[in-house]
Amino acid sequence: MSAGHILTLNAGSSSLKFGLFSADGETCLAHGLADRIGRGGTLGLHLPGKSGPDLPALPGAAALTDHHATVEAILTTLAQVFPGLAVRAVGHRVVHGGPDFTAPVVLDAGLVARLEAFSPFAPLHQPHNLDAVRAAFAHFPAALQVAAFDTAFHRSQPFVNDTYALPPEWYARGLRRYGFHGLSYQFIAGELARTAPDLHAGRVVVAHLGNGASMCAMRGGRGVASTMGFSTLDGLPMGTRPGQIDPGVLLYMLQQQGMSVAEVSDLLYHNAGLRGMSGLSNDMRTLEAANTPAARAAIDYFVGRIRRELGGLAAALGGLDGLVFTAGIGENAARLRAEVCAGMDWFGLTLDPVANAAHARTISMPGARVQVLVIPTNEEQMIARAAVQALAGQSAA
Ligand SMILES: Nc1ncnc2c1ncn2[C@@H]1O[C@H](COP(=O)(O)OP(=O)(O)O)[C@@H](O)[C@H]1O
Ligand SMILES: CC(=O)OP(=O)(O)O
Ligand SMILES: [Mg+2]
Repeated sequence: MSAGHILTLNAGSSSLKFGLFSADGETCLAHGLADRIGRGGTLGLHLPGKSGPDLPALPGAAALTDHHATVEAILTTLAQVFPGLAVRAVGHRVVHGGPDFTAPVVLDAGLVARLEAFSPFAPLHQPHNLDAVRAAFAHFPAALQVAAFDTAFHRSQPFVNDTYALPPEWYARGLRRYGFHGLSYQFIAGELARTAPDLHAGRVVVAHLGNGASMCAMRGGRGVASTMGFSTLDGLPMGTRPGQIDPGVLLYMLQQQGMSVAEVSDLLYHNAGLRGMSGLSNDMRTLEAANTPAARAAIDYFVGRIRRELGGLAAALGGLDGLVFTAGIGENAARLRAEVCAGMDWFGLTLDPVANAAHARTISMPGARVQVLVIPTNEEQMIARAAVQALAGQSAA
């Protein structure tokens, strides 16, 4: 394996996660997160095995004015910490790949322009993902730029779980249930294959509960159905998005309440979900600590929707062998996991409260029909592997 590094960039609405990996994509040398970009946010850097005084002085909020400036700040910081930094490929999480991209691709200017067409369906992510691509092209003109898509994992779902009940021309024109968080689901599927092959072969629902949230039914490690659909709005309520909503509500807002399209869009993407219901915050930690009636109502609604979707996804699979919790809330919020599984013994779900409180890998009771697991996700690892494979493909060609 030749020397050099793989950089990963995972841009969200107001955050940018990054990772620096060895040339084979398997060893993480540094990772971090810039959050609240443009709103006085901060950059955090972790060097596995190092802490405190070993860390460099990090750029302040003034350097994180937008995603482009944030990429520059991250690259400058990494160059200080790794004087021999030699980035051979940059892997990007690109949230929307449309109907055609079922695997990672090497990017060029034409492809970036093509992917821009999907920005209206993922406005919190896609424009920032592509901004990061442009910044990386400018900074590393000789490196391969590789896109790994959130939608690709779900392209295996059967037609009934991929379509809406509209005349067929709409499906042909790309109105499909794309599903998102696919890099996370792909990572979890890989972890199951490695550590629990029987479960991997069986019927599993994965609950990716982060600031964005969705659930995915998988069998044999392949996507069967997802709660997210055409855009990143559908399914579970999220930090700032409402999840499933009757389209009649939107028509009412537009036609009877005189709201503009921009106002409705702003409500749906920025001011609904946990933030909208609680009037407080999009962050589960804040809501759990506040415990106001509105914060409690937001958590109860979140839990209630997860339980309803779990039933539907289990039916889509014809039964359930495993439930996996992952992402920021799924990995850390023991009380919420307990609430999701409460009174579900009839469904084969019985949590072990001690294991759950300890965030153990298996949190179901021994012998329970449905195994319940907590598996930390790692989207960066999947992006790094995609970049390494693309590099190998280039040198073989
Ligand atoms: N200890 C914790 N307890 C409860 N919720 C947490 C905890 N840590 C993080 N979270 C939740 O996880 C979210 C971030 O999850 P993450 O998967 O990183 O989201 P995203 O990638 O969508 O930004 C936070 O907004 C917060 O709601
Ligand atoms: C698709 C999506 O909602 O992603 P995230 O959870 O990173 O916001
Ligand atoms: Mg995320």
